Amino acid sequence: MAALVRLQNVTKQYRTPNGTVTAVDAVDLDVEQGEILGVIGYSGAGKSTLVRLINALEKPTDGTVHVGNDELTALPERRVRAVRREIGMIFQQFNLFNSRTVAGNVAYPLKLAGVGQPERDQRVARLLDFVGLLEKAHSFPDQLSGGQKQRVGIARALATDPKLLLADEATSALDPETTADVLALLKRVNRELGITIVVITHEMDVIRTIADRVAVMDNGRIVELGSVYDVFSAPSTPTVARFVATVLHDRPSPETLSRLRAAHPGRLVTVKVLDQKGFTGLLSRVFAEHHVENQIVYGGISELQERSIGALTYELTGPQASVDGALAALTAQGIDYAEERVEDNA
Ligand SMILES: Nc1ncnc2c1ncn2[C@@H]1O[C@H](COP(=O)(O)OP(=O)(O)OP(=O)(O)O)[C@@H](O)[C@H]1O
Repeated sequence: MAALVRLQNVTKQYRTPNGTVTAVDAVDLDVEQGEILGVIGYSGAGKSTLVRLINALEKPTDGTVHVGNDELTALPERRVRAVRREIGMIFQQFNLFNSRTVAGNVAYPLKLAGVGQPERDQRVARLLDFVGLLEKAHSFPDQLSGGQKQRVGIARALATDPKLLLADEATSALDPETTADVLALLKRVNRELGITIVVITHEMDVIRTIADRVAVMDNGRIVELGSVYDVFSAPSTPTVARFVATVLHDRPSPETLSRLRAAHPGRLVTVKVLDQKGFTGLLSRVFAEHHVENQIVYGGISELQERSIGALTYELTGPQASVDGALAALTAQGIDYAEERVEDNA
């Protein structure tokens, strides 16, 4: 796959009265043509700055940003505006004109681009139909729900046929159900219209629902980049592990473990779920062969990119040697587990 956006060694610093802030720090990143790339990080990690570097609202202090074949810092302002027209943006607060109708909002970028009335009307109708809001064409933003406003935002962002859509916390102001609808729409934008999307978020659930790949930002740097499944299943930094724990079952927290410990006298072992058929059946057989009683006391299995992922905490009861034998058998089968001891976690 070819890269649509390429950041090479990009640094962005701001001078403030309190000194220099490095918002983006030596970032290398390719956004591949046709993908949905999620960028996740805590507040202040540098995500919004990254977006503003991609759409040339900011110039890097160091490094280069390519969109297609164009290197943004080398282009005259007139050409930068042309590149910007190929990039759609949607925002957390929707940024609609309240004085214009829904149709008027979607038509606005077409007007700016000099598209004449009959074609404009046709395109607006087609876009509103795509986002499911044709019957609201003559309503005003105030008369719409948050989810509907974001649909208008999406229709407007698509008006000039962009190659790339940047979504900056686009669902952060929406409730979970509406978030799911908007994310489903963004997925259609990607799959049906072939538009590359960069989704900026602080919510792992958004990444899990929509992204093909994820970049994790921390302190201006990209600390992890890979397929959503790979990053979720084997987080290699504490920041990533904390994000993953918000949406997937992982080892029990110290508080949960204390509660489990109080209720379950047997040995507590958390097994990492592998994406293979009959995985839990395999575990049951291993335990049975070693005459170890087992029950799941915590955890769960989720689906991610059509593969299983998660963790199951078992209470194992039986003679020490039998439990040790069963655990050795798990290791021999390549199954990853961790024994939960309250003192480990304290
Ligand atoms: N124009 C600016 N002037 C000075 N500092 C800035 C400016 N823009 C961003 N920063 C600083 O750069 C760092 C990264 O900010 P940025 O907004 O990119 O992070 P973010 O991950 O998008 O966070 P949030 O989700 O809170 O917006 C922060 O420390 C921020 O204070």
